[in-house]
Amino acid sequence: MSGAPSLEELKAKVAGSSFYVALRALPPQEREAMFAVYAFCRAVDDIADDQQGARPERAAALASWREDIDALYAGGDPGQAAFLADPVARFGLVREDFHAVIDGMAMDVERDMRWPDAATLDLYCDRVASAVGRLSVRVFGMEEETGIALSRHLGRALQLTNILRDIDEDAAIGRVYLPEEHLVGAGVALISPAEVAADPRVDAAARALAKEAHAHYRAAEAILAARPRGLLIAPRMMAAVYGRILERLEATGWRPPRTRVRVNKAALVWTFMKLRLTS
Ligand SMILES: CC(C)=CCC/C(C)=C/CC/C(C)=C/COP(=O)(O)OP(=O)(O)O
Repeated sequence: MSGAPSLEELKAKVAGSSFYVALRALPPQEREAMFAVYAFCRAVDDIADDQQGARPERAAALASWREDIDALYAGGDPGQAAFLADPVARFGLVREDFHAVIDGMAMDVERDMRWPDAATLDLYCDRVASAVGRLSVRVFGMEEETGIALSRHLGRALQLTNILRDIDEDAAIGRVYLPEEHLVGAGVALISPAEVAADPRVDAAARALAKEAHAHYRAAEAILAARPRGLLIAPRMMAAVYGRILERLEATGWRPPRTRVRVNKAALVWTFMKLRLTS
């Protein structure tokens, strides 16, 4: 493993994310807090995805993050989590949400995820995405219950979209996040990640998962449409950007060979300006 990245390096990665435009729209303190939350996610995600590191080493790196988070909440030396002290204090971020994100990354470290059952995939999405949402909605100043409900749906919608976008990248590193039930239902033989990705019937499995993602987008949009308290432009932007990716994926389909779907910068800026006027 190449050693822990600096906060500057992590922040540079934030700038490369499709969520950057959404986060830039926030007022300074909220923006800084979200950059810190995102930098944390990036750091643990990099450990989960590190293809060079041995599994025990990567598990130890995640454990050291868990210890630093615990030290931060216990008033001890937070080590590499020091940059989270300010957002945690200012916005009342919850320790269990950080733990959940680390637990989700640990699922990728224990073994490569291969056609998890639906319940395992749902738990994974709750940890790696909805828990990030739960941290975020506190920064956005949303009321707790509504914030948790929004995180549940928007987190899952975004993560499922991400899974549907990255089938080939994931298969190349031995992972398949499409759930067993949909793959079996589509008649895909569960032999190896490469063989699953190369099977044209993966299209039907992906479409079934896309349907679930749509249901989560709809539920998230219904919550946002009720205009709850909070800085809503960020989640609206995230839903708009990733919702668009999902639509484009559905339009091209998942039969191999697949081409990578991207959102172009102009479309991002345009969506952002429209939301600025209506949020
Ligand atoms: C309530 C609320 C705010 C919920 C949302 C929570 C949230 C931001 C979840 C992250 C999910 C996700 C697919 C991240 C990919 O990030 P990436 O940087 O790898 O994305 P990219 O590859 O598209 O740039």
